[in-house]
Amino acid sequence: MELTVNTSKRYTIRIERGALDQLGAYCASLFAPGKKAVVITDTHVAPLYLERVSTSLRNAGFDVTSCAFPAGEPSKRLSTIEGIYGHMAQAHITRSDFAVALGGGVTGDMAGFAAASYLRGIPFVQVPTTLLSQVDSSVGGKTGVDLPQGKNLVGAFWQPSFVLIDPDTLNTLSPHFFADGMGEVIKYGCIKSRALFDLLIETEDITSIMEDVIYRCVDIKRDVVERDEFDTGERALLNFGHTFGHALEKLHQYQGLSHGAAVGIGMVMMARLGEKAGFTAPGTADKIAAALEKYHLPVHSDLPLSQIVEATASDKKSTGSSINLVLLKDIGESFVHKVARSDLAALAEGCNE
Ligand SMILES: NC(=O)c1ccc[n+]([C@@H]2O[C@H](COP(=O)([O-])OP(=O)(O)OC[C@H]3O[C@@H](n4cnc5c(N)ncnc54)[C@H](O)[C@@H]3O)[C@@H](O)[C@H]2O)c1
Ligand SMILES: O=C(O)C(=O)C[C@@H](O)[C@H](O)[C@H](O)COP(=O)(O)O
Ligand SMILES: [Zn+2]
Repeated sequence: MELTVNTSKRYTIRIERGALDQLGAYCASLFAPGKKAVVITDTHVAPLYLERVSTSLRNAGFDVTSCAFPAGEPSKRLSTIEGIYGHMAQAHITRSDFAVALGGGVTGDMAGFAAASYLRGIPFVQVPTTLLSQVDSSVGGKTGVDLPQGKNLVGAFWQPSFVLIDPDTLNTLSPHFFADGMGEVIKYGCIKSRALFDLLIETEDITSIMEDVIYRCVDIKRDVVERDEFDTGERALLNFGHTFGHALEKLHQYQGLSHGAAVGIGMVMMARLGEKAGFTAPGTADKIAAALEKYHLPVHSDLPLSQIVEATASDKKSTGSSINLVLLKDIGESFVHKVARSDLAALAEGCNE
């Protein structure tokens, strides 16, 4: 399966089982033989897939180097980026060479940011290996790192030159991170597709329709990002659940509560807020919670609501004294609603019970 993304950079997303071994061949249609490919990965993914990817690139005539950082969200910080820059400099990477992000969303966001900023920009290719990165983070060009003060506070829009999704890589993913990716899959159903949401509820074994699920999510993201690449309007819809979700990740210091799980709790909270304010069809929050529970995700945080609301201060959907909330009318129908930041605590009252 293939999709084309028409943004400032036009690129292909290829979804193909076993395609990891074809990476070199695909890259050969984008970059000249003899160019350097720097593969950026993490310490969990390197032993699983780095050899295959490097061999494929070498067989296609590229000069391959690689670097692996310690796996996990706490690595998604500027000091890790500095290490990647150091590796690129030692390898004498130039603007006509390219980076390959091999791994999950943490790898993709950081390799993308390193590519966006090294030499003020080199091309990069996304090879996502988690469910979350295959359905969401590898597409759309948001790259960056966390700060202790908030999620993804430093970054750049930098579109990949190509995205290669090999669903077979999910066979080695832990059940925890498979569930985590389902948090974003459920998000896509909530914001744009009741049909996808119903499919997730009705399907007994989701792994049997994974390629279809990946395609549907990526197609929704492609559609939104093509209309609003730089996040000035409609793209905010992709952030459903993230206002409280990112706040929770920050409060957990990016450890112990992973992104998809945090977004899931954030979606239930925002749906309850919407129901209480009369925007969202009654029962929507319970439907989302049931979907999350089906996929072994949490639906509630024990942290005090006041702390969660306070931690939304670094949300990028804030402007001046207002914040744009992403709300649902119903499953599959989302919209943005601006409120005064000072009203958020009262609006959110009771939404995490
Ligand atoms: N840029 C975007 O649009 C966007 C969208 C959604 C999420 N994100 C970001 O993505 C990050 C989360 O991504 P993630 O959930 O992929 O986390 P991750 O990259 O940390 O991967 C999760 C874990 O799975 C391991 N792993 C990866 N692939 C594997 C495989 N095939 N087999 C076995 N283990 C494997 C990793 O080493 C890691 O331990 C967050 O930082 C989030 O903010 C970005
Ligand atoms: O691509 C987008 O736009 C999204 O909002 C997708 C989100 O799932 C993703 O977590 C993104 O990184 C959040 O972006 P941010 O701008 O809120 O940091
Ligand atoms: Zn997300």
